Amino acid sequence: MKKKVVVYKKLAPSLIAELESRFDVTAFDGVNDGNRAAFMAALAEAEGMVGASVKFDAAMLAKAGKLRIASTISVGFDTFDTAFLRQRGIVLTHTPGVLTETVADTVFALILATARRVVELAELVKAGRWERSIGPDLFGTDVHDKTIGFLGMGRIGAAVARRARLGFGMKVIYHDLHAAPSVEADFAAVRLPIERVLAEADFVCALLPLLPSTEKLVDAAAFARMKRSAFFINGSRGRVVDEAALIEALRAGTIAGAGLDVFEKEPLPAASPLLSMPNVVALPHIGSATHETRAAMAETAVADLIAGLEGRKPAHLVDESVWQARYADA
Ligand SMILES: O=C(O)C(=O)[C@@H](O)[C@H](O)[C@H](O)CO
Repeated sequence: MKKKVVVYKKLAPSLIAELESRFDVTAFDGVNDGNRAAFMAALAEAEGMVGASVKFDAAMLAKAGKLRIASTISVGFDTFDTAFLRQRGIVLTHTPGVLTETVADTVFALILATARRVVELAELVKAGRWERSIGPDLFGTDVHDKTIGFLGMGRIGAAVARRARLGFGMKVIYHDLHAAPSVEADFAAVRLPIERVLAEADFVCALLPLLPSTEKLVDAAAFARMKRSAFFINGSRGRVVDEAALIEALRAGTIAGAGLDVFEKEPLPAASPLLSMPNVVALPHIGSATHETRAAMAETAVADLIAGLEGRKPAHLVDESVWQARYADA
C-alpha cells in the first residue's frame, strides 16, 4: 500500500510526478476556505506533507495522526508549532541555502530603493510629473561607504554583508547571539551589542528568525536609538518588529525611512499607514520569489520528503534530534 502524501502548494508537474511514482498523492494549490475540509480530510490520512504559507498550530497538527514528516518550502518555519512536532516525533524539514542569494538581492534592492527613493521617483515620472530637474527636496541618500548594521547574522546576513562590503564599500557591524568569524574575516564585520548597532548604523537590517525571543525585538526603544537619518530594512519576519512603533517612528521622523518585505499581517491591509508614507518601500514578501529559487526550494523540499518517507535522513532537518529519536537505528 502506497504511503499517503498531501501537497498544499502548487508544484511543478515534474515534482508531482516524482511524488506520485512513489506515493498516493493528494495535491492542493494552497489551502483556503473552499478546500479546507478536503485538505484536513487528506491530512488526517497522510504520512507526509509538503507546501508553504499555511499555519500549523497544535490543534491542526493533532488532526494529522499519521503524519511522520512535514517539508516546508521555506527557510523560516515559524508557521509550525515545533514543540508539538517534537513531542509527536514528527520530522520537519525546510529549505535553507537555496534561497540565500535571492533573499540577499531582495534586501539590497530594498536598501537601494529606500535610500534613493526609487519607487517614489519612478512613480513621479510614470505620473507625468517630471517637470524639471530633480531638486534637493527629492534627493536621496548615498548607500556606498555608509555603515550597515545587522540584527541577525546568519546565511542571508552574510550574503548581504558580502554585497555591502565588496560591492558598496560599506562598514559592516552586526548583533547576533553567535559570532560570525568568516563574516568578520572576509568583510571586516564587527560584532557589537544591539544598542550600538542601532545607534551607529545608517541602515539597520533585520534578518532574524521569528522566535519567542525575537518577537517585537525592534520596538519603540530600538527606533529611538537609531539615527534620524537612518533607514530600517526588514527582510525576515514582520513580527520581529513592533509595527505600530515603526509607524510612529516614521511619522515622528525618528528614522528616515523603511524598506519592508514582511509585515505583522500578510497580505498587508490596504489601510496600513505604511502605504501612505513616501519614505516607505513595501514589497509583498518576495524575498525568495524568483523562478529559479522557488523551483530550487520546491525541489529541495520534495527531495527531503521522499528521503524521509523512504527512511533516509533528509538533508535539511529543522530539529535533528527528532530524526535521531525516531529513525536513527531504523
Ligand atoms: O523561506 C522563507 O522563510 C520565506 O519567507 C519565503 O522564502 C517563503 O517563500 C515564504 O515563507 C513562503 O510562504
